[in-house]
Amino acid sequence: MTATILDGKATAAAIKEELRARVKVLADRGRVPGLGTVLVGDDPASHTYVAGKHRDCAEVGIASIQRELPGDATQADVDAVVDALNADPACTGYIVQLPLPKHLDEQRVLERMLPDKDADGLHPVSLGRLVLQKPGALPCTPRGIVELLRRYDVEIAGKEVVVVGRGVTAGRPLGLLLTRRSENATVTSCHTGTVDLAAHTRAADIVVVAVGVPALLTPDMVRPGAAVLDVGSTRVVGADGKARMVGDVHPEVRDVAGYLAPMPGGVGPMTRAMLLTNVVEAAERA
Ligand SMILES: Nc1nc(=O)c2c([nH]1)NC[C@@H]1CN(c3ccc(C(=O)N[C@@H](CCC(=O)O)C(=O)O)cc3)C=[N+]21
Repeated sequence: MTATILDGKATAAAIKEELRARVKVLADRGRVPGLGTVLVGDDPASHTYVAGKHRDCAEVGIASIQRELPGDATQADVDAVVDALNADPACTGYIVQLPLPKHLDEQRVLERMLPDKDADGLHPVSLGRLVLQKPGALPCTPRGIVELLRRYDVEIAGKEVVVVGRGVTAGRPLGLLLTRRSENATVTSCHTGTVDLAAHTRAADIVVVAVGVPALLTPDMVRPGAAVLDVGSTRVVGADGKARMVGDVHPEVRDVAGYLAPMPGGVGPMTRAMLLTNVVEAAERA
């Protein structure tokens, strides 16, 4: 058996098509949504991601507001950019690209953002709203995972989902999303303190791996027919000396799983599509 690929790239393209129509309605009323990005330093991966987000914006008609600061920017420099975006009526929502350079206090920066301008769903108030089940921006990666499963009719309600990884951008909020009444999954959170990871993943209908350890999930750890979603991406340098990004799921899992969201081409493009969705929804609420 070979897994049905959960094609995040194609699904994100379809979502962007839908968003383009909604953006047009907003624009016709003189309310073009604007997405801001704050990028500090010159990490090449972060620059690539942010460039991708602005390309996405251009495709659906969202205005881009790009703010870049040098790697030695002070906390006050970053605060000033955050304050300006908070006050800018053209900016519907924005993100501060993470991670920030180590000398900056990431949490302090996030807390300075206006919660209603949080496009990422990573502001503490947004995360609190998620726990409380109040309307607000949802974290993009978890939302993208749920949306990808939905669009492929992979049943979530009543299923056993194992989430490997408890990070703030993916693993931890994914558990919160999947245990809402509207999703109704049974979720197990696995992490470095888990004694027998394989015992958990083998029992799962759906396995999401968001750890950042290449090939952590091997074929023997997957129940035949299960849905597997690869969220990890780690930069590795191959024997040819070339760098590439690899996921947390071993390539041979494809022969065991029923569904596979690969890396690249799975959850990553969905994360970006959900960022755009959060901005369009914020503009529609405004
Ligand atoms: N405030 C903040 N919000 C984020 O959402 C955020 C962040 N900081 N910091 C870094 C991580 C990483 N991240 C990715 C999103 C999409 C792909 C993606 O689309 N990847 C492609 C491959 C790369 C490509 O083709 O561009 C794929 O999986 O197919 C990757 C990584 C968002 N992040």
